[in-house]
Amino acid sequence: MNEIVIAPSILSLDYSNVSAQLEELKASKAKWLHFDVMDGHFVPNLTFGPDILKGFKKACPLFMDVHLMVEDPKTYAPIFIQNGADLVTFHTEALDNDLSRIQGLLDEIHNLGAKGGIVVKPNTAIEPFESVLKSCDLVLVMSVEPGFGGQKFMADMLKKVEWLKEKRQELNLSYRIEIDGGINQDTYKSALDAGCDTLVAGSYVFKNDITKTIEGMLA
Ligand SMILES: O=C(CO)[C@@H](O)[C@H](O)COP(=O)(O)O
Repeated sequence: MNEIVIAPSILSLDYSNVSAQLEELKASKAKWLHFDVMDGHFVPNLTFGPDILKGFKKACPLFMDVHLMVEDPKTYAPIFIQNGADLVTFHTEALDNDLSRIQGLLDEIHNLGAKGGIVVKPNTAIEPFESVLKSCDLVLVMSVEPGFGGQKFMADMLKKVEWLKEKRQELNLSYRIEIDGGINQDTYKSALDAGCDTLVAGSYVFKNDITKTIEGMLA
């Protein structure tokens, strides 16, 4: 069983007070940071480029979990790896759900020395990707439509988590199962019970006491 990891999503940081929050994160029980890259095309929002990742990694050297919400992950995955990504996830939909392109990008990420995994939007089934699971260090299930923090958790997505947990055992694999969107005091337990071992939490962490909120989910 994988250790439970909380990955605070920097999308919800208070950008008028970044240094103090990064110091608090460094001292907290969070071992990862979740870094949401949005290109304004794949999702209707625009966020951070590779220089920002480089700065965050320098200021707060936690494990950088980079979630690419971009139309062209093949171009951007290597760039974010060069700038500090420890793990890169990309959307299957951005590669037209094409298994050979997905496998190719997972291989490329590994060849560049990073960990890699796939992400599916709420309306994308997970079962068609069984053949690439062996090459995933992590599978990310979106429990909101990607693009914005602060949305309502879609409990139906836990069926994907349960399927991933069963497949991991059946195929004797060890990928992590991450969930992203709407994780808070009312939802994190059901995500853990379904089989998630990696919880992304944005507004819940940054709109509350950072240290205590992270500890609460790990208790
Ligand atoms: O990828 C995304 C949104 O697309 C997330 O990482 C959000 O940042 C999660 O925010 P909360 O739902 O936890 O507020």
